Order: sequence, then C-alpha cells, then structure tokens
Amino acid sequence: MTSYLACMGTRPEIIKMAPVYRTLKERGQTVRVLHTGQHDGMAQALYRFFDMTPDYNMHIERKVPTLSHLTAELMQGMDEQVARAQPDVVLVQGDTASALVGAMVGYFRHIPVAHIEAGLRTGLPEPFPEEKNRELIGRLASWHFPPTPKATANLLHEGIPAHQIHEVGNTVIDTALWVKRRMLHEQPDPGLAPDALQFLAKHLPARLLLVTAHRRENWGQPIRLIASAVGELLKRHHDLVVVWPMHPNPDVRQDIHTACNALSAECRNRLCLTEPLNYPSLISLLAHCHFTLTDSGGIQEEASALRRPVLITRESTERQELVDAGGAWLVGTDPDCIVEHASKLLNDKATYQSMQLSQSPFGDGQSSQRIADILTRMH
Ligand SMILES: CC(=O)N[C@@H]1[C@@H](OP(=O)(O)OP(=O)(O)OC[C@H]2O[C@@H](n3ccc(=O)[nH]c3=O)[C@H](O)[C@@H]2O)O[C@H](CO)[C@@H](O)[C@@H]1O
Repeated sequence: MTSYLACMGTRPEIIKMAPVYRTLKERGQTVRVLHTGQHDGMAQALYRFFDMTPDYNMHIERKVPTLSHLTAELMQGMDEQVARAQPDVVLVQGDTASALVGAMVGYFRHIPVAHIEAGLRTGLPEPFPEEKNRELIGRLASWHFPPTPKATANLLHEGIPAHQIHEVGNTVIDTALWVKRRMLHEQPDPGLAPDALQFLAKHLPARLLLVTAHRRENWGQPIRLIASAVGELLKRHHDLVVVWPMHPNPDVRQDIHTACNALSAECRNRLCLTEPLNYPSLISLLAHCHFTLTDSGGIQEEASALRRPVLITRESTERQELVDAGGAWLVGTDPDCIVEHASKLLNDKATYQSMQLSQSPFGDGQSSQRIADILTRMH
C-alpha cells in the first residue's frame, strides 16, 4: 500500500484536492493531509465539510509580508512535517506557494511529486507569482495531471516527457457535481448566511447575478469599475438581483461599498453585499443564478459544469477553453463592455442558451477516479 501526503493551504486547493483524497481513501490507500495555514480563515470549515481533517497543521507567522519570507517559512515547516510523515508520494494542487514549496520539499527528499491541475498557463507575467509557480512545479513533479488538451500541450511544449503526463480533467468538476448531488439528496439547506437568505427570500424568483472579484490585479480602480457596471445593470434591468460575496480585504470592500452607496435606494435594495459564502452555498447560488460575473478561476470551472454562462472580468485567462467552447466571454473591467455583454445575456434568450454548454470543457466529474487509477497502477 502506498502512503500519500496531500499538501495544501488555501481554499481552492482544499476544494480541488478533496475528491482525490476521498477516492484514494475509498481504494484503501493511506492519505494524510498537511495544512500549511497559508489562508487559515476559510480552511477549517472546508476541511470539516469534506471530512478531511488535517493530520499535520502548520502555523506560519508571516511577520515579514514578503513572498521570500513566506516561502522560507513554508519550506522549513513543510520539510519538518514531511520528515515526520515519510510519505511515498507528495500530492500538490495548482499554483500556490504551498504547492510550490510542497513540490520542492518532495524533490529535495527524493519523494516523487504528483501535480494536480498541471499545465495551466497564461504565457504572460500575470498572474504573479502563480504563473511561475506553475512552471516551477512542472520542473519538479513526476506525475503531471493536466485538466485539458491545452494544458497537456503547454507541458509538452516545455519539454515534460509525454509518459509523465496524464490528462484527466479538473477535479473541481468532481467536487462541484458531488456537492450538487449531496444538496439534492441529503442536505437541501446549504446554510446561507442570514443576510443572503433573507435577501433571496424577498427577491426570488427574480433573475440572479452572482458577482465575485478577488484577484490582486483587479484591486483598486478595476474593482471600482466592476462595481459601477453592476450598478448600471441594476438600473437598466428591474428584474435583476445581485449577490456579491466580497473579498475580506478591507480596501476592496471599501471600494465596492463606495461605488454601491451611490446607487438609488431601489437599486441598492436589489443588491446583497455579503461575506464570502461557504462552499455549498456558493455552489447552490451558482446553480440558481442566471449567470456569473467573476474573475475567479474555480468559479469559471464550476459554472461550466452547472451550465451557467460566465462573464470573466479579466484581460486574459489561463482557462481559455471555456471562452473557446462558447461558455464564457472575456469582458475585462470596462463598464461599457460588461454592461453590453451582460445585457445581451439578459435580453437575448438564444444567445443565453448557446452559452449553456452541455459538457464542461474542464471535465466530467471523473478526474479523481482517473488520478487514483494512474497513481495506484504506477506506484
Ligand atoms: C492570483 C490567482 O490567480 N489566484 C488563483 C485563485 O484561484 P481562484 O480564482 O479559483 O480562487 P477563488 O475564487 O478565491 O476560489 C475559488 C473557489 O472558492 C469557492 N468560493 C468562492 C467564493 C465564495 O464566497 N465561496 C467559495 O466557496 C469557489 O466556488 C471556488 O471553488 O487563488 C488560488 C489560491 O490562492 C490560486 O491558486 C489561483 O491561481
């Protein structure tokens, strides 16, 4: 039997690692979890939700707010935990500092590393430092699990040997569909925050727009522009209601509040600015919304599996597959462009339906089964 150490530290990593953890365990493998504490706030609730209690918990102090200090602290802490766990395989997901350092520690200790969601690239300096993290993990890993043909091509282009690459889809689709099934059959009440719940009880069945904006490149003026576009949409479309779970950063919140306070009371009434949603609530709203306006990578992927159109508030994306398949438009942060495209989705039924894809380009919900097949066969 092989022992795996799944290393993670942020919300998206937990969400995307959970089905791999579950599947390997169901097959009788030993899987332990190392939580690095990189984003601690939202992590514990997610671990509970996925029944994935960390075996090793790190506490990082981040006294000096630089990437070098974060990396050094992670390196020392993760190395100690990996030495205790003595796994046969290290699992990392995505492109965070925790994933990069997990891959480095595995490599330094001659423990093979499996990289889930390998091969995503913008080919640009942004996102910083994630784009480089992804490339560096690609140099260190022994198994690469890209989600799509495009991600596979990126890895081949960088000289990764073909026999190390296994295209499996994105594990986030497994998670989103699992949560949707669970809500349908076991837990119909997703436990929305009371403010959001009251808001929806008052307004539904109006058409719902779900907005999120968290990326560093959108902080400041771009977020103010997104907020003004949302305000304009509320002015123009009287049957529209908006739920916007806000990023915890106080400056980001201030910008959103300032833009939204300028709205008329009637429009402000149809807008719910709320705390980050717990995961099942997020999936529930995504499944019920008309479409989503977002800069989040994970939400683009999940929306495609739930057949919801996406307007992406970025200039470029490492998930071009959804744009190419016709399920998303890249609208940037120019309010005129956002309002024009959103209004088309609200007014034009045929266009709307054409953006509801029958199959997500990111996967079919079986990615973690494929990963488990490959890992258990090859190790
Ligand atoms: C700079 C950059 O490129 N960063 C990216 C970013 O990834 P992302 O864009 O996918 O991140 P988010 O949008 O934060 O998370 C998404 C997940 O969270 C769920 N969610 C969302 C809102 C909410 O209220 N409740 C929730 O449950 C949602 O359904 C989804 O599954 O951060 C990662 C780690 O820092 C990076 O690795 C990754 O490169």
